[in-house]
Amino acid sequence: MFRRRRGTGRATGERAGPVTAQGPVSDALTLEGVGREYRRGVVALHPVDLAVPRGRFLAVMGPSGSGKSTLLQCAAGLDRPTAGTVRIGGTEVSSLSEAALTRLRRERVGFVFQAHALVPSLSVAENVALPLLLGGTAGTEGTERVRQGLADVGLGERGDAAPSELSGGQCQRVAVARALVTGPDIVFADEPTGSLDPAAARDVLALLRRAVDRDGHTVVMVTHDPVAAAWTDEALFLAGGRVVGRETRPDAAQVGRIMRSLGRVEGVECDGGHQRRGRDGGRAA
Ligand SMILES: Nc1ncnc2c1ncn2[C@@H]1O[C@H](COP(=O)(O)OP(=O)(O)OP(=O)(O)O)[C@@H](O)[C@H]1O
Repeated sequence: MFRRRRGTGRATGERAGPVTAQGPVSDALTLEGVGREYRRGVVALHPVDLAVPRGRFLAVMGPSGSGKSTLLQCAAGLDRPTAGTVRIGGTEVSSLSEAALTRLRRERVGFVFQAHALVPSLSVAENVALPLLLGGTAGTEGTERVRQGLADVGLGERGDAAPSELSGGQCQRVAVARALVTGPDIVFADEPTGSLDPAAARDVLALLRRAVDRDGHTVVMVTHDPVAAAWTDEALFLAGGRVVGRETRPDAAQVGRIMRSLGRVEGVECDGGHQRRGRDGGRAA
């Protein structure tokens, strides 16, 4: 359970995963023909194919109602798609029993939501430890994980505090530590900066970026914000429940143009070839 991966150092945009003696390591996330239809023929998501390699930071963008949350929920095993298959770290999610799915979500998936959803009656450290305790794994190694996780998000001295004693940005940093503590195959973040001021948003995005670059984590983030998308390796654009564009190494200005165009047309062409500015350039939230 306590896997700590180092960053792959791969150039973004490179498709192949790392190779072992047994062959290529599976992608962190694979969707094959994944669709979601509600009753009365409401199609929230038309069949989507998507592979997210390990060590990738992906933004999912699109206008309101375009299917972003539906895609994220199906991909994360929070909702069952009505078509297609989802694999997380090579495990086919669609065929798991509810109990096995719950265990997979707890042990192999991290979540960061717009509202941090910390348990108010637990301390900051207990909140971070929660996924470990629920998974039946605590002890010395768990304690060290929590300590390291809080130090990583700059809150090493605040483990005994109550969530109510922290700012919104600090709470969201705790939520990031909690999402990473099990060493998950993938972290899903749904508008993680949507409730934060620009400085706090920048802190959270920098933590997610570092989790990918330094520790080889994989992050899929739904966002409306072009500035947030500019922290990622690739942005996927949805409109009307379909994938209508992808942009590698997105920058905020280009993403803003694409988002504006999506307000007017159903399809969009992305150049994908422009150079992203440096890690800090154009990323100030
Ligand atoms: N439970 C449901 N029953 C019926 N239709 C639904 C349900 N949930 C979502 N939808 C519809 O599916 C479509 C996609 O919704 P979804 O929430 O995935 O969009 P979104 O891009 O995340 O929107 P937003 O940015 O506003 O959160 C919308 O038309 C929505 O009305």
